[in-house]
Amino acid sequence: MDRKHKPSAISPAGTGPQPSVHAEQGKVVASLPTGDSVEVLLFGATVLSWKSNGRENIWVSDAAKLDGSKPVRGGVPLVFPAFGPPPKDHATGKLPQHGFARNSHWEYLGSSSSESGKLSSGGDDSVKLDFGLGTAELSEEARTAWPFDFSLVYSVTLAKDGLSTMLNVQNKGEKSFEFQMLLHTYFKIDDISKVAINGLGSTTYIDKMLNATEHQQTDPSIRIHGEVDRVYKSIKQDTTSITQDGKPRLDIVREGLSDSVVWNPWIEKAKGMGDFEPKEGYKKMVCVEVGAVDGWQKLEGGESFEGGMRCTARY
Ligand SMILES: O=P(O)(O)OC[C@H]1O[C@H](O)[C@H](O)[C@@H](O)[C@@H]1O
Repeated sequence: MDRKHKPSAISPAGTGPQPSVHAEQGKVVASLPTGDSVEVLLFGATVLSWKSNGRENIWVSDAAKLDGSKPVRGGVPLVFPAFGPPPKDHATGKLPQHGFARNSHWEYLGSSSSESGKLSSGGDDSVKLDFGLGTAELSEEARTAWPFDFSLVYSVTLAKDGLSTMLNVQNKGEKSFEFQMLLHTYFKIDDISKVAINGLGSTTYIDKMLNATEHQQTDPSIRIHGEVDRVYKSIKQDTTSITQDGKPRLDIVREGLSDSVVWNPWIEKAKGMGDFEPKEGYKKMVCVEVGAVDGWQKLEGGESFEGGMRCTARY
């Protein structure tokens, strides 16, 4: 792959404390002088941890497999090029549920930093980690099942004001292809009974718990009292926020994406997942997943697409 940055261009000499980045045992870990940090597993380019103000914002199951034997249960698995079980009559039809990105070994392309410490403008105590996946890195099985020439660059930026994760998809071939993408983020929360999700009011959603029927979100605030699996479509507001005990906890801003999935497996589904531990863990997580999953995004040869999220932890 020819996308590598110059190695570790993150510490201009003669300046104050700088972000640190190190790669170890299949992971890349970056920290800011403030102590905020992010950890990314090369398998799936899965964000495993994002800490800000001494607090973990991401939930990972105690039984999650981190050895590449299956997608990580928790963190931020990347869904591409199909969301859910792919339709059999589509070009993604032979791929596993949620596609191959979360099941593939990504390449670490390097790190970089810029001037202001803010996600919106980059910063000298912000750090961006880039990861790449292309046709050449795919397993033989995935390449046969989805025979397109593509390149993904996933950029994870840790800044004073939060974490941004952006996926760039490029069609490097001549044939067009269609895809869906989603950042399947498991946010860590204190207690699901005290959580509300705001910013999805007046939006149409598909309720996968009710035979994939279409509904309208009338209440501006969503509370979770049981298994939830909903796909909110064409959302007008850019920001979805999670509150806890009525206080802001996390803001999630969609960038170039207009759909979001809200998922909590609750008691029975958690029991049925071998890699979901502790079983009571459903009380400590909620998935709010930004993406493009309503229909398909089409890229002609040479075209590219970018989408992701900007998250801010609030206290
Ligand atoms: O078990 P997984 O393949 O990781 O999928 C976990 C969940 O992902 C999404 O949130 C889907 O909407 C759910 O239907 C699915 O159960």
